[in-house]
Amino acid sequence: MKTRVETVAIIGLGLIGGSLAKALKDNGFCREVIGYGHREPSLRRGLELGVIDSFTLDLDAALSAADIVVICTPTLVAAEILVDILARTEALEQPPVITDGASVKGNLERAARSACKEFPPYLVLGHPIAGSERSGVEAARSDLYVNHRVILTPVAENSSEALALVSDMWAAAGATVVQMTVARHDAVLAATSHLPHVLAYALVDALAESDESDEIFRCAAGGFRDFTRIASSDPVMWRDIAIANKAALLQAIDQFNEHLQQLRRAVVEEDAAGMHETFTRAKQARDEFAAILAEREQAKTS
Ligand SMILES: NC(=O)c1ccc[n+]([C@@H]2O[C@H](COP(=O)([O-])OP(=O)(O)OC[C@H]3O[C@@H](n4cnc5c(N)ncnc54)[C@H](O)[C@@H]3O)[C@@H](O)[C@H]2O)c1
Ligand SMILES: O=C(O)C(=O)C[C@]1(C(=O)O)C=C[C@@H](O)C=C1
Repeated sequence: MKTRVETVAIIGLGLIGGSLAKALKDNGFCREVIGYGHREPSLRRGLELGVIDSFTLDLDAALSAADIVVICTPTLVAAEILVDILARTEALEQPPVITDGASVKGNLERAARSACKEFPPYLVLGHPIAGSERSGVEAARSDLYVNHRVILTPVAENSSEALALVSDMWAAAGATVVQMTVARHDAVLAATSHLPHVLAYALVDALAESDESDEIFRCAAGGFRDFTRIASSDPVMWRDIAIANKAALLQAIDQFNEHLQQLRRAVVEEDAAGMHETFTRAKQARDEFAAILAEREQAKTS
């Protein structure tokens, strides 16, 4: 691939930032990837692992060196850092393009709008729909984004050049880039990602608190494992997401609760036909999703 920019700065070198850094270095999108963070050991580890080319603890140094700055910290920290970065770049004649990988977009858009007189044209918010229950730079993988979607949530004020550059960056990491409004993104992700994590945490926590928890976990097998893998995810990350996407998450929880109550009634009434209908509908939808996953895996290996 033809090198598109000189330098990309990753703010927060964990699973998401480290995986992007690795992918961009591997495919030659940029000449250099710089890591910035608040803790030297994980940046040093990133350097040892070859995830980044250099690191700095000085935010201004990272901003002045970078053509693209990608904020990859937990969601609430991302809003604080974004405001700080905008204060340092707003007056620059040629600010770097700024983007992010955080799981919620509404809080970042609001933070940018209240920090600046006008929404900065060079800020393009985004979210890779790929990840895992693991975190930290050690978990970074250069193929994490291959054949996964990245949702960009451009606003009217965005410059087309900044949007194109951020799209190219994610495409270079192997992702399929799509666009959505901020509100649509936050509603869709509340349903498909934030609600399942809340349910997995709630189920594991409820069972762990029970008097028979030892026996329950000893008797659990594949079904429990598959349903609850994501309850091993980082609690800080998910606390931040639940706060940042509060309104959409509450709506998703309430809608789910209605469905659960319907199913509860069907169990109470031994409504065999109703249950069969629900389970058949869900199985069909899950089988279709499994086919999409299989296609994605095949594309990764071919
Ligand atoms: N893990 C996933 O599956 C996934 C998927 C898509 C998006 N995301 C989003 O991406 C972001 C990063 O997630 P992750 O899984 O890479 O987390 P992570 O814990 O692996 O990495 C976060 C990094 O941010 C750094 N950090 C924390 N506070 C900081 C601060 N004040 N200043 C500078 N650096 C700081 C940490 O040291 C760490 O290196 C989150 O916003 C998350 O919601 C995660
Ligand atoms: O695969 C996982 O373990 C994930 O949790 C990834 C996952 C999700 O699918 O919910 C988690 C958070 C994101 O913002 C995007 C992707």
